Amino acid sequence: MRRICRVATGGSLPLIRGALKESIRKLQGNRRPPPKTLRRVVAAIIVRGQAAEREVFICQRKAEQPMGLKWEFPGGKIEPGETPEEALVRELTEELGITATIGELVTTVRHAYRNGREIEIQFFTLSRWDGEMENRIFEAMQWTPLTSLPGFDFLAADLTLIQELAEGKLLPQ
Ligand SMILES: Nc1nc2c([nH]c(=O)n2[C@@H]2O[C@H](COP(=O)(O)OP(=O)(O)OP(=O)(O)O)[C@@H](O)[C@H]2O)c(=O)[nH]1
Repeated sequence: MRRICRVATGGSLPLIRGALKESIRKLQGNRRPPPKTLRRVVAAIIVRGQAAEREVFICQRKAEQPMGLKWEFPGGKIEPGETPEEALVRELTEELGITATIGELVTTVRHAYRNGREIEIQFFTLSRWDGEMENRIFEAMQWTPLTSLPGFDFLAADLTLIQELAEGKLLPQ
């Protein structure tokens, strides 16, 4: 009897405790979502007109896309090896059929969507574009006054930006 007690306390208990801790650590590790890489995105704030007449170009995602029918600024993911500017030129040709000259970086936004995906979006103005805008992928697209932006159902990552644009911030007057 004495021998069993000595074995249980002095010998096996620390081993059992260690094994238990290891199992708990593994379980906790399994519950943590796997790390996902940051997706880098570029989008264009295309503006026309002056002062109170100023309008911005916005696009609505197709119903069947993730986050369907939400509004966004044209753009997309930066492919490996591209600069943000190169990616935006490519995306604007693919989506709208225009040849863009990229202007200033307006702002960079980081956002974690509920599915655990984190994105970083760089928003640029255009200093010019050539060609007529044609709808190649969207449900709808239109020019709208900056002050009307909060009336559209925008992607969550864009909400602070559209509020600031509507208040006349961020873009040079
Ligand atoms: N172009 C654009 N993308 C935006 C804006 N705001 C925002 O959260 N995004 C997100 O940034 C990503 C843009 O990449 P994309 O246009 O190539 O992506 P996608 O719709 O094909 O998504 P997918 O590749 O997950 O199917 C999307 O996940 C989109 O939801 C925005 O204003 N413009």
